[in-house]
Amino acid sequence: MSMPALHEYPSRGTCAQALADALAERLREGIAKNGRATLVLSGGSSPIDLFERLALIELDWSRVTVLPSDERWVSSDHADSNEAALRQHLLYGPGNAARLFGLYRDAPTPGEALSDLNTALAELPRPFDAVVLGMGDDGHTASLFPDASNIEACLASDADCVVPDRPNDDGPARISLSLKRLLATRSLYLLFFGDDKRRVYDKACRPGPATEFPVRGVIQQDDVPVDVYWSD
Ligand SMILES: O=C1O[C@H](COP(=O)(O)O)[C@@H](O)[C@H](O)[C@H]1O
Repeated sequence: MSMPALHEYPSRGTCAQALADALAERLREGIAKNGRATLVLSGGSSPIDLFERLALIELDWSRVTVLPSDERWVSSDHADSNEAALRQHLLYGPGNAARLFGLYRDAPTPGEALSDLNTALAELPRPFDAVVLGMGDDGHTASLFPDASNIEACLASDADCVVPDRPNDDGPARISLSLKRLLATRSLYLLFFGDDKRRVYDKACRPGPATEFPVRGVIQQDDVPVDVYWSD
């Protein structure tokens, strides 16, 4: 199994710009080859600067579909919504012409929207052109959390979307693209910052179950090469 290529940068800004440039290339390649391109972007705070830098790059954004890797079950204008972050930080300037595919649906729980979402996701091109994932301090990626009671099933699922069951979490419910769907991509990037997360990443590179650090399912696989972008 080949391990990820680690790209280290002297600052978070240079790191974000390098990844934005790489993504723009992947999108241009996708558009040239297939007439359109699909980009999955992680939630959280780490990729915000990346979104803003990417939005300013000139390419044919009208041919690009963007979707979040995962979502909190809150309305799409809520401050905690990953879709809202994309709207605010990516869909402006040239990037404003992109099509946004949100994961939130007007249903009381993500479980009740799962079947509709899986149907809608099946319409998107497979593989994606690029997927950018983040990582939490607990080794979660997208909304694949080690404390989910069904993490094993989420990691093994053949469905496009999964709903983590986290009885001890008091935040909003979550929905996530499944590991299989996230790995169905031409290019895969992992972006995180800081020494604490670097230590988590180093642990996740060691042998062990993906249920312990779900990001292991991204790092230790043979489906697609991974490029890790990091700065302290
Ligand atoms: O909950 C989430 O957290 C991770 C990491 O977020 P960050 O704020 O520490 O960068 C993120 O990758 C994931 O998509 C998000 O929903």
